Amino acid sequence: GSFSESLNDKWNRSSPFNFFLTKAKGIDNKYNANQSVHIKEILSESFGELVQSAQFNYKIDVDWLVQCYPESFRSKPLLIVHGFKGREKQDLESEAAKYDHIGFCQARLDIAYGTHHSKMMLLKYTDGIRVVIHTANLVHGDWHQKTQGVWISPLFPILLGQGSGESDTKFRKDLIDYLTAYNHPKLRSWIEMIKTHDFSDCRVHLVASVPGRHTDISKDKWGHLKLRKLLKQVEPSCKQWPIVGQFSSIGSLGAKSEDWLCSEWLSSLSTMGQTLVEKSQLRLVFPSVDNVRLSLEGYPAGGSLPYSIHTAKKQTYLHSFLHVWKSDRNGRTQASPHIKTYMRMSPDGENLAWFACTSANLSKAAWGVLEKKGYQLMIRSYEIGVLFLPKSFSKEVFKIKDDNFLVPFDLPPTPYEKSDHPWIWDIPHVNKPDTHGMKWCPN
Ligand SMILES: O=C(O)c1cnc2c(S(=O)(=O)O)cccc2c1O
Repeated sequence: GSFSESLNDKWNRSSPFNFFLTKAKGIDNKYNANQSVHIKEILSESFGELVQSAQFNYKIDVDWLVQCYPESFRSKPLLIVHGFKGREKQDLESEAAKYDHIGFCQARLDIAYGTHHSKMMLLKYTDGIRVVIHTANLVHGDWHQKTQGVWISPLFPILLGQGSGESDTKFRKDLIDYLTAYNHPKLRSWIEMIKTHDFSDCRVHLVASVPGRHTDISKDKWGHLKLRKLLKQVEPSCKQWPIVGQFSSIGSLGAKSEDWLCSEWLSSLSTMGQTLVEKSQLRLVFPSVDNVRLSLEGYPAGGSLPYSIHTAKKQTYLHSFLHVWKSDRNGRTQASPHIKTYMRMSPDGENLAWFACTSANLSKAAWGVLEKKGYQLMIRSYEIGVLFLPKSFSKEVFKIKDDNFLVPFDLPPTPYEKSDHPWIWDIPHVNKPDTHGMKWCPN
């Protein structure tokens, strides 16, 4: 029908970047057209005859997920990869007991406070494999009125003949290394399958994190050191360009900005050979209280922005870096962000030196922190994202307008007003009512 063709047409029109935002209910529908997708579209029959799939995520509503697949695909083997233990693991497995096509893979989390944040779909069709890397939990609310990022790969065909099956970005090898790091028998068949497919059309790089204390040659395979390695390929002409980080949660970053944020982490993101970049060139986008209050969801949007008062009060220096969530260009200023993106933009916001969309928030747990005088990179969580480098698209920079490059929010970002405060989810917000006339009183 027209619905299904529009999906394939939509994907073709989104080439070569194939980056989308999730549809949002309640915004002008002209903004839910071309570069917007919904999970039911991604899983629809128009994208191919599904044989089996794997869903990597954090929050998973099994019943809701099953009904996102078309009826005809609801018996195809589905592997759910998560990080839950104990009671939460039991609850998840009992939710799925009535479905005999669903299996589970519990990711090891051996370092405290780590989570399985990664959000990825591996879709095996009769004629190939598709990879989807995104930022949305597998629950209704994450696909309803928020701004989320979704990268949808080309259909990677079965490898025929003598081609390597690898692309210049080494995406297939990096994906195999990522899946291998789980060291789980249930992922072995997916790894073998990926090895038999031709990923040579893949134009993005993989930037992922796996828990561990990574040293030697593994040190720059993950987290911000992987990003640092990849960004050495960036045009040096962009060295004065600001770095923009945008995320939906913030970890404990240290008492001073020089402890991690503006030293180790910023050095990675500003890499192009030399390191140093002025603090003024770091712009962080995180929703203000009013962004949440005036969002489509109202204060409940803040339930997905878990920045705690305990952490916030230790790092008030962060406030000077903060910018509001504003996405008039995509009609999504009121669609609260759960997407996470990092980029280097020209001062006028018209061009990008690189762009990344990932599950990783602004935290040491996600990006890693150097220990033992830089001998090891300690990462607590699983994260996964994609990096767009201009050279992979035969460009020097991304010209946002001319290249029709989808940027999730307005550039340059707008600094907080003096009266703006970062959203904090575990304190009351009662001065002004939200879009639904409600207040926020966490217990
Ligand atoms: O998308 C995720 O992976 C993710 C992870 N954690 C969350 C938490 S919490 O577990 O940190 O309390 C609270 C609210 C939303 C969350 C979320 O959206």
